[in-house]
Amino acid sequence: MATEQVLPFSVASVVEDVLQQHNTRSRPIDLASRKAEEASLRRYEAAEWLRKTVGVVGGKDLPAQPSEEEFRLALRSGIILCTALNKIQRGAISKVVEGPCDSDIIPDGAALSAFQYFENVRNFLVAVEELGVPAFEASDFEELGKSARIVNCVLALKSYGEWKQSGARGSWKYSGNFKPSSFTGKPFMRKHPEPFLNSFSRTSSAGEKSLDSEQASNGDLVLDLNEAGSSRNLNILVRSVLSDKKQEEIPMVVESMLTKVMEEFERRVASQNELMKTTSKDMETSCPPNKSLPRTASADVEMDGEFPINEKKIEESAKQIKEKVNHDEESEIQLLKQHMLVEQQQRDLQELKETLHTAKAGVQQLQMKYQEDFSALGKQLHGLASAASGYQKVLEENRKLYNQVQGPKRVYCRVRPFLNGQANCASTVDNIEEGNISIITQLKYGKEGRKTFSFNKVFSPAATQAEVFSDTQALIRSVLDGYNVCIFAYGQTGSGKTYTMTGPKELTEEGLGVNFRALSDLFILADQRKDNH
Ligand SMILES: Nc1ncnc2c1ncn2[C@@H]1O[C@H](COP(=O)(O)OP(=O)(O)OP(=O)(O)O)[C@@H](O)[C@H]1O
Repeated sequence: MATEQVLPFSVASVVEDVLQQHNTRSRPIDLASRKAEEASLRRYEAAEWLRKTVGVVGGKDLPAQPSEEEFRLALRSGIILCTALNKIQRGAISKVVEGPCDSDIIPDGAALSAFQYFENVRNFLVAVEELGVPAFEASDFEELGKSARIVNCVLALKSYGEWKQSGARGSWKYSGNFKPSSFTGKPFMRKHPEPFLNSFSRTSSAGEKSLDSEQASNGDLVLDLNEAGSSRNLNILVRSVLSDKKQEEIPMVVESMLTKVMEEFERRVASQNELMKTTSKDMETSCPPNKSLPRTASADVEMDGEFPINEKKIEESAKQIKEKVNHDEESEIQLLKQHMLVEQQQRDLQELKETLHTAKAGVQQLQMKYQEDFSALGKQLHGLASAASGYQKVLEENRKLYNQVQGPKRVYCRVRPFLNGQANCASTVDNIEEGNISIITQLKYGKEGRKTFSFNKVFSPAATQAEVFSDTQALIRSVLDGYNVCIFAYGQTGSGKTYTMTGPKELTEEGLGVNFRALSDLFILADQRKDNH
């Protein structure tokens, strides 16, 4: 991990500082002016080649010796670049959006024409990449863009064109300042303009930061593109210092320079370590461990070269990251548990709903069953009420019979008619009147006397068996209600007791006596009451 913690480090800047501090016998060097002069010369060269390639009309917007801004403005439409590329590589760009006059026609022409320019630039960058020519970024056309990369691309294109004109012998190689491998910008795709637009929409400073961060993340120790041609500048610097030296002085001067460079390197590395320590402490207190790593915190420090970051710091950072990851995992587990708990509760709730639904259905069934039972019970009660009504009638009748039974003993008197052969006999019965009977008696001294006897009822000799039974029938029915009833006949021999209770010797229906009639009536009565009990 320590080997990955490598940050860009500008060798040229160190050497420059050393040379400026060296103060040898050489004359003072104006590096900035040398850089600007060289950049201007390269830009003029690129402009001249473009004007020559696209012609006077095509290159009318591009001065022969343009300033950096004039150079960018002239090329940003992509028309000159695409035209030049098509000149040296026919059909490299199939369609070139010509003329900014479109913006005069279309109301929203500014944005649309800009988009058309992007198409040109995008197609150009794709084409040059396919040729193996070092490209640049669309944002280099902006005010703070790196026009040196555009110049480098044009000069590379020029070199490519010259190579083709000379017969394309061997393989073409460009030995310009910018190495294709060092270009870390994203390659353009012909069919998808979105990355291109995103790239263009970035500001120059943002683009630089992105570039630097990509370099840092790739872990490559590359020359910083912010100092375009730094190796070239370094070469110029060294040559300038050594130009006025004698051959025998050069080794000594070089040795001295190297010593100074090493010292400067060591000093910068030491200060860098200090800065990283401070930054790490700040990160621990202010930044979440998983969102800002030590390498990104120090990424704004310009470095050129490789050195391992303090392993202790790295271990601490790794520990923090691990703790954060563990914390995140625990949070995720907690979240997962909560999610599972919620799902379980939802399932329980659903089960409760189903149970409630089942219970409701059961209650409804019970209600229906109860209604049916109540209905059946009502019918039974109605039957009972009817039965009770019948029972009341019977009870009323029984009450009546009971009242009758509760009265005094009944005594009846039946007078037997004369039997055959007794027609001439005189009757002693003088008169029968309801419950009274008068008897003629023989008094002393030959005088007739009369005696009257009272009974519950007196049956005359004409009374039938049915008439005698009718007065005893109610008493006999009390037997079925649990009352004891006794009927017996009393009288002298031959007075008709057997006849009354049983009947004559030759029984007929009319001659049936009380016993037969009573039993028959009781059986009939029992059959009638059978339905009510
Ligand atoms: N009401 C009547 N109508 C017609 N015949 C009757 C009547 N009562 C009795 N007799 C007749 O009188 C006769 C005597 O009657 P019954 O035998 O019933 O008398 P009894 O009181 O039973 O005599 P005993 O005490 O000797 O047995 C019988 O021949 C009977 O048929």
